[in-house]
Amino acid sequence: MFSPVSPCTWLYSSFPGSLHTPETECYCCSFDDYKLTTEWLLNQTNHRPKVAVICGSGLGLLADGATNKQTFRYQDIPNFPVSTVPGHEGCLVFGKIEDTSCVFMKGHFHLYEGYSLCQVTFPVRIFKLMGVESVLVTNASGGICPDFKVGDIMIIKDHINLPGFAGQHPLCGPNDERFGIRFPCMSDAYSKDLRTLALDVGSELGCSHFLRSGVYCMVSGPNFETIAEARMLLTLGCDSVGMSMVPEVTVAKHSGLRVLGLTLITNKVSLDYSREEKVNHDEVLEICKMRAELLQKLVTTLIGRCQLQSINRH
Ligand SMILES: O=P(O)(O)O[C@H]1O[C@H](CO)[C@@H](O)[C@H]1O
Ligand code: HPA
Repeated sequence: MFSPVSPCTWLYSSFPGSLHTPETECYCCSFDDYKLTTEWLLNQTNHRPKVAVICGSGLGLLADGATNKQTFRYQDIPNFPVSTVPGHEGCLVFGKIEDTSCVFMKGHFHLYEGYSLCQVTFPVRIFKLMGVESVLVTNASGGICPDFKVGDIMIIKDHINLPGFAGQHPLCGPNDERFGIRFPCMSDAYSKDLRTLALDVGSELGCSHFLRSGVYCMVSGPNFETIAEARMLLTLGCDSVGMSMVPEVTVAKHSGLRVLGLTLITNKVSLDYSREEKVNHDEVLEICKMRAELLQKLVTTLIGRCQLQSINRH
């Protein structure tokens, strides 16, 4: 129960009280699993975070702007999944941005790693139980909107949960009312106040020319899109595409957390058979490295400003 877990061993291990059976391959964490991890963390740190920042591929640097840091490797945290993707360091960092206590996930989890959506979203419910009020989710994605350029930062106004259409949804299974209701509304998943604040802060920092707003689509990955798929996504109204974030946002919104989503456009998705360029993960990480410092400034200023404007408090 307390040992480090890999995707497969965790997926097929039976926790006491869990609903998983190898026969059904339906895995859910029990409330006790979440409680155990939360209590373990609360006993290890004096930080009581109000804001959680989930750092996507190559964006772990976002935690560097915090002070009084305390770091835990995922493998040392009971029940926590571990990161298996390059660019995802795999540690939880508690710290302060100005007067706001924060927790940063340096690396998050994906369906394509073999994790269940319950595992992918496990940290979000831990944050909720720790007292977090706002979640800032960051990641890397490919630009579908023809106007987007590599290096643009898109403030997410909405998403399309493509795996969810096929039943890969983090809220499938028995609903635990202690977290949220059975049929949550998702029409306002991304806080309007936080989106406006992000635009204001971005403009103050001189980023307006590469700050965008749009719809993010999640695919399961791990392959990048075919051209026919990319064309379909454009027709569906998607501005960017990636392999993460939507499960965490869905679970965060389900439990009443405020959400801001920022996605860095690391490549232009091919919509044309004559295009020679081929996307790869190294290129994605390279662009993240190039923009990390600026994103860090944006995130730290935003968090400081949230506190001033009391946007964290309900
Ligand atoms: O969404 P994040 O984890 O930031 O990373 C994106 O980049 C990776 C592909 O290069 C995939 O993991 C995709 O989802
Ligand atoms: O083009 C992409 N497609 C899917 N996920 C991604 N993550 C970064 N770029 C991409």
